[in-house]
Amino acid sequence: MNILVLNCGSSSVKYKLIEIKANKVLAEGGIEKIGLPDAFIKFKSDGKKIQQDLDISDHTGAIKAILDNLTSKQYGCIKSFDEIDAVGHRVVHGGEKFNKSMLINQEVIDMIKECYGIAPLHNPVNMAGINAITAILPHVPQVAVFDTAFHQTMPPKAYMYALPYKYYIIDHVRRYGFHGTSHRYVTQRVCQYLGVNKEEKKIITCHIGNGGSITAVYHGRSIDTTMGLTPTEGLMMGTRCGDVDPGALLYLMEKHHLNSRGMLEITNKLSGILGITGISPDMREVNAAAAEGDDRAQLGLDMYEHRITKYIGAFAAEMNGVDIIVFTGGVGEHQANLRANVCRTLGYMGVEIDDKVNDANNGDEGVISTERSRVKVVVIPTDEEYMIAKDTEAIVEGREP
Ligand SMILES: Nc1ncnc2c1ncn2[C@@H]1O[C@H](COP(=O)(O)OP(=O)(O)O)[C@@H](O)[C@H]1O
Ligand SMILES: CC(=O)OP(=O)(O)O
Ligand SMILES: [Mg+2]
Repeated sequence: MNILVLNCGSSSVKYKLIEIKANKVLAEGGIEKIGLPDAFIKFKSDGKKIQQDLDISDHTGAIKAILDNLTSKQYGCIKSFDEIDAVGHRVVHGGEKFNKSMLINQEVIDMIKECYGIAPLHNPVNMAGINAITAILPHVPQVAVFDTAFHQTMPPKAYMYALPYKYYIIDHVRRYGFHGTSHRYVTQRVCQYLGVNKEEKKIITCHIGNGGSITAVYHGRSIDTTMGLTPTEGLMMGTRCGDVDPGALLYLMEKHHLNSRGMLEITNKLSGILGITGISPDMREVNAAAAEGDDRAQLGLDMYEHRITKYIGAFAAEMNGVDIIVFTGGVGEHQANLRANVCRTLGYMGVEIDDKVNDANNGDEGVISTERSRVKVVVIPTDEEYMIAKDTEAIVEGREP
């Protein structure tokens, strides 16, 4: 069974075509800068890599171009669209309506649209992807896999904001959490890898990529996470500010006559590592600058690690302990010095890193704590696309995802 996994962002579409029974990636790639003059497509299949400029004005055009590449005589990997058995979509916001992946039908579409209000940056573009597939492959079943679904097990004391209650009832303003597909995947995978039962473990999963979030997973269920109504709360990220006093935002809005659009731009695109360092949102560049003595780069790294350490401590307190800490995401998988710095401060709770093993681990699945560490610290490369494909397979076969 071949499953096409799509992740539609505002100006990009990323995809993987997965032969799920063999767990084989047949092709992967994406289109970036949709609607701009320098749009391009990247395509990788069977060891061949291609990058081409393309004139693409919208998501339907982008998905059409991806399908054309997949079936291209020259370098495609399937003969016709008939070889695509199902499509799985990453849908960022499922609100309170979805606690698991869903076969897309009119009812599900209506509910995804109901979440537009609380997720204006994400759900409309995810919906554009669904519409594009419906237009091009009308008979292929489609599944929605929600970033928020895994966190629907959070108790009210963790998801409520201490705002007037009516804003929860009328406006659905509460904490939802994101990256759920990744947190769910690494939870399952780390337990498989260690040969332990997730129902018996207290796990803290740290998804540290360009966006980042940490989740407290108690006996297999998310009980708290750092992101909130939107993916701006919590950790300091590449360009997002994470936690900040709402009073500071109001003060800046008044003082500089900024409206909500201006603040959205500042808190989502101009803050975080980029905002503090003034260099880049990319941790590789910031690390290099810090190594050359750039003070603001160092401050950015210190703040970034401080926030991660603080939340691991908070979640260990919430669960009355922690058995396993997982690092994943581009930064979590590759940046050994960050893992070491964070874990050093967690020594009081029995965390001990094996420096040699940690330094040598550049994104491989593996334990990086010592034998005598009371907490297992593990690197697990995330695979959201695989998880989306697995859910899609289960749903089209009539099983529970
Ligand atoms: N080899 C590496 N060493 C250090 N950082 C890395 C490495 N590879 C990726 N990263 C960092 O990971 C981040 C992107 O993470 P990723 O999970 O791919 O992001 P996204 O949220 O876009 O999926 C960037 O800040 C990048 O610098
Ligand atoms: C929801 C979210 O924050 O996603 P990403 O980290 O991929 O931007
Ligand atoms: Mg990612």
